[in-house]
Amino acid sequence: MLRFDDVRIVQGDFTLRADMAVDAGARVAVIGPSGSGKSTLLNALAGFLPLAGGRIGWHGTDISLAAPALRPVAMLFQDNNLFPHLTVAQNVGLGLRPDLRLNSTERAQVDAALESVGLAGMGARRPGQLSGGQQGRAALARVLVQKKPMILLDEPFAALGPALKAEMLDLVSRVLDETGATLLMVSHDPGDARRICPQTIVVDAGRAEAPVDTITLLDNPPPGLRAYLGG
Ligand SMILES: Nc1ncnc2c1ncn2[C@@H]1O[C@H](COP(=O)(O)OP(=O)(O)OP(=O)(O)O)[C@@H](O)[C@H]1O
Repeated sequence: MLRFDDVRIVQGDFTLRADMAVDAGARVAVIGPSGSGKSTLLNALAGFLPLAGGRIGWHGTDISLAAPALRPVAMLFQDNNLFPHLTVAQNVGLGLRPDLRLNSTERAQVDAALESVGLAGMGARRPGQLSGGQQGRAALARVLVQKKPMILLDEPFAALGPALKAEMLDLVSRVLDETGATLLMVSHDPGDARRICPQTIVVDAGRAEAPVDTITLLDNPPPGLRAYLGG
């Protein structure tokens, strides 16, 4: 279980609080108005932002002070963060070893990750030689190769067209079926939450609330969320 105990994260004059838990293996959408703190929550969990108070625990271990690379999380960013001068395989390999000195086992893991996202045989290309959707897959492969128990997606597929986005969401879902990893996914599209996240965390008014049932929430949203969803 992932626990946020009395967590407080401060960015300038903005403060986000979280006091809640997420079950291991849960698939949770993170939704809320722009600027409400969704990325702040994920960045603090990934270790890119320090806590101003409280603690984050994973299976009873306090991970609040652990370096990002040592946390049980892998994060996929909206811009994919692929390095244009490296090959696709090297970009994925960075998920295993920042110095890219991969042994044969690690190279096989990279190949397996590329295969799992439908990019088998494309490892020697540079990102510029891939389509937008294929670049998204490559970035996802770099997350998968790390085999972390929690996957954090921060509006990962916002730039893709509807069909490609649905395909990527279903790919994430299939990967989670295989790995059992826990998912936290920021999205502005409630349809994304309905598609692959049975639970949703609402971030609003300075708080990240405990996960609730996605369908129940979206079918009858509280007033603050209703305004944001435009319903
Ligand atoms: N580096 C920073 N310094 C000061 N304030 C910041 C910084 N980064 C973010 N903030 C503020 O923190 C708040 C939360 O930002 P955050 O990016 O987490 O929101 P979000 O819900 O992810 O928004 P969006 O949906 O627009 O991406 C915002 O009010 C923002 O202005």
